[in-house]
Amino acid sequence: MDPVIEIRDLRKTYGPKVAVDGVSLAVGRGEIVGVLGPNGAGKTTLVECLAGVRRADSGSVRVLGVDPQRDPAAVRARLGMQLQEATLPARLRVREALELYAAFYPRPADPAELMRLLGLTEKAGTAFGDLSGGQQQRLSIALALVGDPEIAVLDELTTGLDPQARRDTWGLIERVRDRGVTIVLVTHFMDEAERLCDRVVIVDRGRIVASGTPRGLVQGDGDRRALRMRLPSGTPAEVAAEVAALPEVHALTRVDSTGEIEVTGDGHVLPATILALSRHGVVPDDVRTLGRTLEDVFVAVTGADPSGAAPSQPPPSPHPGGPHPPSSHPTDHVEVRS
Ligand SMILES: Nc1ncnc2c1ncn2[C@@H]1O[C@H](COP(=O)(O)OP(=O)(O)OP(=O)(O)O)[C@@H](O)[C@H]1O
Repeated sequence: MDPVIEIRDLRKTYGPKVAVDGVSLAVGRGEIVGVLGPNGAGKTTLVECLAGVRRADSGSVRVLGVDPQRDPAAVRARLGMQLQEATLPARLRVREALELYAAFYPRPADPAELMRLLGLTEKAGTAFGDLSGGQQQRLSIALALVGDPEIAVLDELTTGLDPQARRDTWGLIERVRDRGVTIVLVTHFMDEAERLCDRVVIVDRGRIVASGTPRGLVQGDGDRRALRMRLPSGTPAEVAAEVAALPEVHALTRVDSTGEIEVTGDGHVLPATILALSRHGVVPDDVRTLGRTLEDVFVAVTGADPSGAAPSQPPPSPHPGGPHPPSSHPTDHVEVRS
């Protein structure tokens, strides 16, 4: 990997509150890396430190080889940031905002092109205060990209957007990535992470508790399977006990709501279970394997409900950032720390 962002053992406290507690993370050129986590996990603080808008207590950050604490201006010229809660003057019009921000950069993107990409052309003359929440959101993304950054940090990218606008925004982000921009995406939405991210890190209480590709995280160690099935009524308890004792089986539980049994185990748990049952002439019904989702992983490692973690509507807002490009590729490597 050719890292464009390297964070080592970063720590940030607010008084007694430890917001970021020893995070290390490397992001390769052209990757889309998702930062997931419950409310208050430290995601925003982490990306603010990497963008140079917040000073860490200890640890090191390098963005394109530059220390954002020492030289925030150099980083901001090459990194575009969409912040969660910034806002613009209510009377500033869309085109004016883009042109104003573009003026900060040596090689800005074309504001007209950005308005087109983000569906804001018809709103060019509309004041910020008269835009809908979704339009303000899209403007905040446009402002993050106006410096033609090499890295874009997007915090709550699609919060407040309707389903169609979310999908349009995802398409836009993919096009931005295709131009070589490295993207760090803070999100509460598992579907967004699965759709867009090459790699995700799940942050909880200031620490990275899991990281990997969405697919790798969902597959876990690749050797764990879960099945559900219905045993015929009257199946002797000893049969279930025999299944539970198989070396391929880790656990057998009864699902009270459905009357089924759930069997977890290694990669051979399905044939081993069926074979053991058949030795007793027991033929199970409705046998199915259970797939894990990213949401399951999130709940397992944080104990939080991702939907509950999603913030309520009010739209985020903009801030400038700087520009740029390229690409590397994630591995399927997964780490889950407890
Ligand atoms: N300026 C601040 N002063 C004091 N405490 C703060 C400040 N900013 C954040 N915190 C606290 O630090 C912790 C981490 O906050 P942060 O905003 O980084 O988390 P987050 O994961 O981005 O949360 P959310 O998903 O709700 O935006 C939280 O407990 C928060 O209350």
